[in-house]
Amino acid sequence: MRLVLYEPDIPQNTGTMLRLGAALGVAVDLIEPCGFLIDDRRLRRAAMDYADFLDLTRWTSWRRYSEAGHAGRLVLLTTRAAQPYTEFAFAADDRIMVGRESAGVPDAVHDAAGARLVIPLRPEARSINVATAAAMVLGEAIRQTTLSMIARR
Ligand SMILES: C[S@@+](CC[C@H](N)C(=O)[O-])C[C@H]1O[C@@H](n2cnc3c(N)ncnc32)[C@H](O)[C@@H]1O
Repeated sequence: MRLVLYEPDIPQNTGTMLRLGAALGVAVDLIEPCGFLIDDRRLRRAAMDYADFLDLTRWTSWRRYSEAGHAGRLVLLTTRAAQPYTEFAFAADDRIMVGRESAGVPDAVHDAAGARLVIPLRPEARSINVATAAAMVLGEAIRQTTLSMIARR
């Protein structure tokens, strides 16, 4: 399982997701440019006490990321999806991507995803915080894949 951050805009959200990945043992791919200036030291500090556990890969662009070989499906979290994340069968090597706080992801990235999932919200709500979305879906993905590992034993 990996968490993929697409061009994040807000450093606090990025820090929260780096800490989440570090603490859960989920590797993080950061696709730049970010909407803020950041260096490796600051990124690691954002993961707080868990920086030593942070498995972070930085990519200079979506093109670089998409041209590199990756195992597993790219699973995009987007408000434009029809399939609820709770009805999706996750695999241990899925790459779960979240979009920019300001604009989600462009159509090319949307189309490149192997699956697109929505967190159902009440009709009046447009979206939730990106780090909250990441935590909800990673929680479900880890629950499912941990259960399937136990079932295979
Ligand atoms: C604040 S939202 C982006 C809102 C943006 N205006 C849009 O239309 O995509 C930031 C990211 O959080 C995730 N997200 C937020 N709410 C979501 C939901 N209800 N379902 C799936 N993903 C969601 C998505 O990855 C999204 O790109």
